[in-house]
Amino acid sequence: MAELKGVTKVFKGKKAVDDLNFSIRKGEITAILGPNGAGKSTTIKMLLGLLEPSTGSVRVFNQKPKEKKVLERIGAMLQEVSVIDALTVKEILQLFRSYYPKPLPYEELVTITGFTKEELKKRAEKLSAGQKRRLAFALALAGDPDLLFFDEPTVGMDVTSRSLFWKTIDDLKARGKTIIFTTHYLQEADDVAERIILFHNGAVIEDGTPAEIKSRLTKKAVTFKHFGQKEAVFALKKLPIVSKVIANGDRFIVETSDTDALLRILFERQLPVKEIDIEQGRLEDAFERLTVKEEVI
Ligand SMILES: Nc1ncnc2c1ncn2[C@@H]1O[C@H](COP(=O)(O)OP(=O)(O)OP(=O)(O)O)[C@@H](O)[C@H]1O
Repeated sequence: MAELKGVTKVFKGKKAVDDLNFSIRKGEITAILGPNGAGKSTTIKMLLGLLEPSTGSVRVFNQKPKEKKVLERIGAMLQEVSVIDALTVKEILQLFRSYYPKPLPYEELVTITGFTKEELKKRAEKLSAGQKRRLAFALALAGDPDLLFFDEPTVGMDVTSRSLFWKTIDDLKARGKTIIFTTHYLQEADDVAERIILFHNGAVIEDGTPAEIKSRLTKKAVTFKHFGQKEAVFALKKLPIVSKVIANGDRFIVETSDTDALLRILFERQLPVKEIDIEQGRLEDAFERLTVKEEVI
């Protein structure tokens, strides 16, 4: 569906993304994750033909992303939505449908996005932030696209709208659509994505299923606050079951192959610890490990 080969994008002499190589397979739900400034939006903009790569090639449906034939088969929901404020939701939906050769039937579009009769009559300028997100979602679907991009789609949505949104994404997948999204809510990526591409400093550092990434990047760990000399905590590193001791602010993270045995040792040694947590490997932890400044001994 889409392919990047050796793609680099330079802004003012600085590389925003560097040598990207990956492809997106049909029918897959892919999450693109990474901390702020990692290069996610730049990558999506290149896939949408909004930015040209400095070097390398970006192909969508085996063509240049800017081709009309490609754009007609793509739907995108980006962070900023600009629509004509004076038009009603209904008018905007119909206008957008008219841009495409085979748009989604109007009734279907309304059903999928859940607009009520009252909402359809509202002018765009009068919509709440959540309703605007829903309108952006509807516009992404207007052309009945094969490939959909969602840039942080659930920002500003309440819990109900969020779960409704993901339910709809599931339905779209069942219809054979290919979906790429970015999010800062890692739990969403873990729950929804079949594949995660993890960006850091403009490069892809992990690519796999959520389960693969968690098992590669996370270790079992016991974390706690400690009120004594920190040397006593770092001494745990000498145990064969401990692989790493990390100080992260006022908490310590002790990575271990055996959390039960480590807990027994903590109590035997009577270390002054509080607020103990046992981590069994979450995507959140995998992500944090990459972005948190670590003091490792
Ligand atoms: N138009 C631009 N001009 C100059 N630098 C840019 C431009 N767009 C992005 N950058 C830089 O490129 C890098 C990657 O930015 P990008 O927006 O792709 O990151 P991101 O992963 O989408 O971040 P976020 O999670 O904050 O949206 C950053 O260092 C950013 O400052």
